[in-house]
Parts: sequence; C-alpha cells; structure tokens
Amino acid sequence: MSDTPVIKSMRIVPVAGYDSMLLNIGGAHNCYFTRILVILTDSAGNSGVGETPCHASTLQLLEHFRPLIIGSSLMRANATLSQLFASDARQQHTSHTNDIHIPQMNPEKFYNAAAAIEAALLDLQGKFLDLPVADLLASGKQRERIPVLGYLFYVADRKRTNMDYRSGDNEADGWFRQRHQPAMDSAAVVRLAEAAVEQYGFRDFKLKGGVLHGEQEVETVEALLSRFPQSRVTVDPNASWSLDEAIRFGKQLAGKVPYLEDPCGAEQGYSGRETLAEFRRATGVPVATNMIANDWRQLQHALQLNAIDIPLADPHFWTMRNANVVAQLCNEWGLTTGCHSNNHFDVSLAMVAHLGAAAPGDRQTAFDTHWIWQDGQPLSHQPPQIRDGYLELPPGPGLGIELNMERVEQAHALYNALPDKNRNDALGMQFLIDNWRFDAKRPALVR
Ligand SMILES: O=C([O-])[C@@H](O)[C@@H](O)[C@H](O)[C@@H](O)C(=O)[O-]
Ligand SMILES: [Mg+2]
Repeated sequence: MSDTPVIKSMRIVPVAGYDSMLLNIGGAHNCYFTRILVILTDSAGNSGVGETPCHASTLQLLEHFRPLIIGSSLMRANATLSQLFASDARQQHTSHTNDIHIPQMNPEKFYNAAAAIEAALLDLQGKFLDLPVADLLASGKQRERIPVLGYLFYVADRKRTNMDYRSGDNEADGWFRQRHQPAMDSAAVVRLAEAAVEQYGFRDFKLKGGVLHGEQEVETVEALLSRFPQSRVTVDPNASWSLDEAIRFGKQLAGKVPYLEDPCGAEQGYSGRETLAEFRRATGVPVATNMIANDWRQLQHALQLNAIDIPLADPHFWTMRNANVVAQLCNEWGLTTGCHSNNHFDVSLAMVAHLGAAAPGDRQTAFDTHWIWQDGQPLSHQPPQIRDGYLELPPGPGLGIELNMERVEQAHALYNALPDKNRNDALGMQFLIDNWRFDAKRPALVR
C-alpha cells in the first residue's frame, strides 16, 4: 500500500484542569489534576489523540519512544506497538504494586505511555479507514451506548485550605454547584447523588470509601440504597478494611450490593489476591478490583485463586486493545467486564466509550468515570455525553472527537503554571490533619 499514511509528528502535551476536594485512602484530591495528551499527525493530514495520567516519568518515556513513532507506517501500528512492548522500558517502568495512591512511588509508567500512543494510532487508523475505534478492536462495535456509574466521593471542606479549589458560586443550583460543596456524611452524599441523577440519570453508583470508619461508609451505602431502591450501589475502600472487617461488612451488604470493590488487601503475610479469595468464599459477594489484577501475570494469579469476578481493566493501565482482550476473556470465562477510572478529560472519556462499545457479551457492569467532576472543562469541541445513565459513543470515525486547540493550549498553560505537577493527595490533607501520612490499612480520616 504505497499510499498508506506515515506518522509525521508527535506532540506530547501535559494538561491540567480543576477538581474538587475529593477524599480517598490516598488523601484529598488537589484542586488541580494533570493528564497527558499525545497528538499524532500523519501524511494524510489527519490527527489522532490519546490521553493518559500525567507523571514526569511518563513524559520522559513518551519522549524516549518518539523516534519509534515518527516515520512509522500507520497501518503497521501493530508492529510499532510491539516494538514498544519489546523494549527494555517495559520492564524498567512497570511496577507490580500499582498503588497510585502512594505519592512517593514513581513506578509503572510504561503502560500509561503505551496506552496514549496506542489510542492516538487507533484514532488515526479509524479516520483513515472511516471506522470508529470500537470497530478496530478485536470484537468490533457491539453497542452505541454503555452504562456508566455515578462516582460519589466524600468531599472535604475546601475552605479549610488555602488551595485554589473552585467554589461553584457562579454555577446554577444542581450538580455543577453541588460538586464543590462539602459532603462528609450520608445525608450529604445522598444529596450529591440526587444532583448527579438529575443531571445524568444514573442508575448505578460507586462510593469511594477508605475515608471514614467502615461502619459509616456502609451506612452511606444503605442510605443511598434506601433513597434509590431501584439502583445498584457499591463501595470501594481501596483495600483499607482488614479481611475480618471486609467479611463483617460484606455479610451486612450481601444481597444488597452487586459487588464490592477491593474490600480488603494484603495483610499478615497474605497477598490481596489471597484475602479477596477468602472474602468471596466467606460472603458470596462478587469482587471487583483495580488493585490486584492490573496486568496479565496478576490477572492469571487472581483467577487461579478465584479471587475476583470483575477485573476493572482500565485502558490507561492496560491499553485499549489489551483491555478489549480482557473483556473478551470475561465474556468467554463467565466473568463480568468493568472499567476503572481516575480524573480525566474527554479524550479519555471517548477512549472508555469505545472500549465499552466493543466489549462482547452482556455481562458488563456500569463503567467508572470521574468525568462528572470535570464536566464543563472539555478539550474537544463535542465531548461524549452521559444521558440517562449511559455514556454515548460519539459519532464519526476514530475516537469521534476533534480537539479544541484553544482549550488544549489553555490547559497546557495551566499545567505549566502549577507548582506540583505529579499527583500528591497528601498535600491537601495537611490542612485537615497535621502531618498526615498515607497508611494503606487506615481510612484517610481515621488517625
Ligand atoms: O480518584 C480517586 O480518588 C480514586 O481513589 C482513584 O484514584 C482510584 O484509582 C480509583 O478510582 C479506584 O477505583 O480505586
Ligand atoms: Mg477501585
């Protein structure tokens, strides 16, 4: 194919946006979050984009890969990506702990970098072939919209900090104002959920736990269930509960929640895969995870131990094509497909939409997305929409989005102006608790 496009340029653009003071086991989200866009252009005149979490070492790695990408043939993207995977960088920049909540860890950036490059190549291929990316993934497009969940957090009082959190004051009442206000108990989280339902029509919720005592978080789940009896509600304490606690709470919630996410983890010499297997046996509650099955080797061990039911294969941890293979395995092996997320812009939202659209079979749990906390800060002209609890596949070839370069440059300028460019959830916590430190086995406010 002599007229096959070749990659002409690769722009690596770190970008930043605003976030609320969301709490989790790692502390409090900063008022800013950062991501990286990889923008490729080809000789046919198209541009393709991918998004991934931002870290200084991911930026370096992307620079390192640039010579492999420039001049490569678009339709030989498989070979190009195989070269990335065969490079030493894969071993050197892959952690097998994957605990993104530990600020001082500077691990695994290989997959984040590869994911952004792969997404941009798929976007370009889709534009060249006039096909959506979902059709380029092995199982092909299965649906036009995918269920997503309302991702709820306890929200700290931003006024206790001197950080640049938005106030929401210039927003009309409803979700866009509510998401900036403190929500530290069950009643406040229920109000957040009501605003989210009003805006997006969710029927599924996940409460980010690992913040208060487990009893209080279980009470919040029950409050959500009694307010939305037709909905599915779960909680993710990010493995901060002990196995004993997880079993106690699991028995309390059995039959009421569709699954629990990482209810417990490694303790007393037993791995997280082992404790989750014991949890499942003791409670019969299905287990989802984004903490102990984030690559092929981890997934294999998790499945051998019968530790999990729902691998939340995030395309930024696995790459889109690998996450699609996980979805195929789920379909063939009787598991349920799901997807994890972190704060993100709308390029990632489109990546997730295509991944969900291509997942085969009907055992799919509502995908995670943090987008509702970022909605209103798009980097594309027409971001994918969440309506009636579903994320709609954007129309058009490739990822179906076109970058709004003016907004991209603004988000890049914001990134350049930030003092702290890597995620560090411990920072904001110092305003709430003196000398606060991360502890994987204690909820953030239990000190
Ligand atoms: O955004 C957060 O605070 C979450 O805690 C995120 O960092 C996790 O990776 C995540 O969403 C999860 O499901 O564990
Ligand atoms: Mg999780």
